[in-house]
Amino acid sequence: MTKAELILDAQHINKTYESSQGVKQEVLKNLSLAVAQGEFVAIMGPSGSGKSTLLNILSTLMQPTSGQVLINNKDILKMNDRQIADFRGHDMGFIFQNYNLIDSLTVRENIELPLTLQKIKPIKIAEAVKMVVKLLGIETLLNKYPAELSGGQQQRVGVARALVHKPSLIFGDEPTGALDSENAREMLYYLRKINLDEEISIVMVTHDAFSASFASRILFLSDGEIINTLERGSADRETFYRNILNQLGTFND
Ligand SMILES: Nc1ncnc2c1ncn2[C@@H]1O[C@H](COP(=O)(O)OP(=O)(O)OP(=O)(O)O)[C@@H](O)[C@H]1O
Repeated sequence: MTKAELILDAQHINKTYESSQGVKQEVLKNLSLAVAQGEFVAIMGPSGSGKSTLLNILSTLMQPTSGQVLINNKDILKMNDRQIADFRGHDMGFIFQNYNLIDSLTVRENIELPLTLQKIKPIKIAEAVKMVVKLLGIETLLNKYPAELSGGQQQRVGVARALVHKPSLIFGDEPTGALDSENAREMLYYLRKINLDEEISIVMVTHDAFSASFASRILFLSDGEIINTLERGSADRETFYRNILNQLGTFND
């Protein structure tokens, strides 16, 4: 993999939290990882292993104690607040477990948000929204408010908002965590589809082997370190799922 093909390149990431009593906890330990353009990477690991901390650092939401993070060859830790905001608005999409929709805005306004923040022309915004809501089958929900939607519908709106500005990289933290199994499956097929069709790279944290089986590579985190990786290769999803379960089984031995 050459540097140019990497969408994300994190080197020697350390993160230490310090409590108000001054007690230090080293949560990420000299961790390095690279994601190629068009990859779908899942980060797995037990509770407390540092998954969310890692994702927050990779996605500019948190600063590491030390280390370097390049996205599209740009050093995100050297950007000022305005550059970071601009970068998030153009290059990144975020899908969270709790959707993070704004209750006082309609579905349309929620989806438009990344584009209105960029001061894009209304006609262009309308076109982009039309495309993404069609893709997700939520055309009829545009004038509703989040509170009027089911969990699955809210999740789809969250995904529409993550995609509307055509980011090159999507971050998901347990993106299907609050969904029932049918909606979760649908969402994962959808993420896989945009990953393959649109070549959008995805980095997703999950504790769930089924969700991880939609990725092309799994990183296993334990105590702030990557202890193993698993590549899908040419395996189908079902085979990959069994491989992941086998791998998880060896950790519990
Ligand atoms: N803001 C914070 N301040 C202090 N400690 C924190 C903070 N965020 C996380 N931690 C601690 O860091 C460790 C790793 O937390 P993190 O949320 O990254 O793990 P995780 O693997 O995502 O866990 P889970 O699967 O339970 O969400 C935990 O011990 C947690 O208590």
